[in-house]
Amino acid sequence: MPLLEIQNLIVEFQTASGPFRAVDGVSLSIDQREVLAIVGESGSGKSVSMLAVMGLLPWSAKVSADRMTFAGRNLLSLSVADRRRMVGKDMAMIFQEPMASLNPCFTVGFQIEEVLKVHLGLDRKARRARAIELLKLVGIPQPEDRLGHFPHQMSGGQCQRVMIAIALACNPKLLIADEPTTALDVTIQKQILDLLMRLQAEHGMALIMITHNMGVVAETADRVIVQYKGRKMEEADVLSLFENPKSDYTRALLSALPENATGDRLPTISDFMTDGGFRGAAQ
Ligand SMILES: Nc1ncnc2c1ncn2[C@@H]1O[C@H](COP(=O)(O)OP(=O)(O)OP(=O)(O)O)[C@@H](O)[C@H]1O
Repeated sequence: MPLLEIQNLIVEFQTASGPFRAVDGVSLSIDQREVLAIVGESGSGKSVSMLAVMGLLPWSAKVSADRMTFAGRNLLSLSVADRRRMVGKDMAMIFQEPMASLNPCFTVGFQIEEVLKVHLGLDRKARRARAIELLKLVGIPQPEDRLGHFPHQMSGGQCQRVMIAIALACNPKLLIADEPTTALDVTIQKQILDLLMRLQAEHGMALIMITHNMGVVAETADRVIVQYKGRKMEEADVLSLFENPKSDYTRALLSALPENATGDRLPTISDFMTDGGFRGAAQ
C-alpha cells in the first residue's frame, strides 16, 4: 500500500469572477522512502495540490477527490482534530520563504519546542534536549546559544535549516518540500538540498519535492510528475523523463533549460509550444 495515494484530486477556488480550478484531476502516489518530484512552471498547481493533502488551504478552496489516503487513513473524512494531530507530526511541509514561515516574534527554540510539546507532550527538559539535538542534526553550530535567537538574527539558509528541524521534530513519515531552496543564494541552495537528501536517507521518510528546477529534479528524485495548468502531463522515473520525455509540455520544459540556450536571449517554455503541442525548436 502506498504511503500517500491520491486519485483525481480537484481543487477549485471561489473567486470574484467565479470558480477557478487550480488542480484538475491529479492522481499520484508515493511509497515509503521514495523521493517524488512535482515539477512545472509557476501556477501549475503544485503547491495547491500538496496544501490540499496537508489540509492547509483557505476556506475559499473546495477540495474533492475519488481517493486521498495517508498511511491507510482517509484524508477526505478525517475530522479537523485528527487532521491537526497528523499534520506536523506524521506529515510535515517546508516552504520557499523560511523567514516568512518562522514566526518573527518567538525564538527559534520556542518554535521548535512548541511542536514537541503539542505533538509529543515532552516535558521542558526533554524538549530542550531534543531541540538541541535537532539543531545539531540540521548543521546549526552552537545550538545551545541558537535556541535563544530570533529568526531575524539568522541568515536565510539557517532559517531554512530551522524549518527543516521543526519539520523533522516528530520524525514524520512524509516530508513535503515546496521549493525549499528557491529563495536562497546559490551556494546555500546546494547545502540545503544535500542536507534534505541526507536526512531523507537517514530517516527513511518519503519526500515530495516541489520545484520548477530540473537540476533539482535530476539530483534528488526517483520519480517525477510534470504538472501544467493544474493537470498531470506526465509521470516517469527520473532517467526516462530526461532521456525520453513523452509529453509535449515536458519536452518544452527541458528545451527551455538555460543551458540549452542558443540565441541571444534565454528561451521560455512558450517558445517551444504551439496550441497544438511541441514546436520543436525555439523561434
Ligand atoms: N487562495 C487562492 N485563491 C485563488 N487562487 C489561488 C489561491 N491560491 C493559489 N491560487 C491559484 O492557483 C493556481 C496554482 O497555484 P500554485 O501555488 O499551486 O502554483 P505552483 O505550481 O505551486 O506555482 P509556484 O511555483 O508559483 O508556487 C495559481 O493560478 C494560483 O494563482
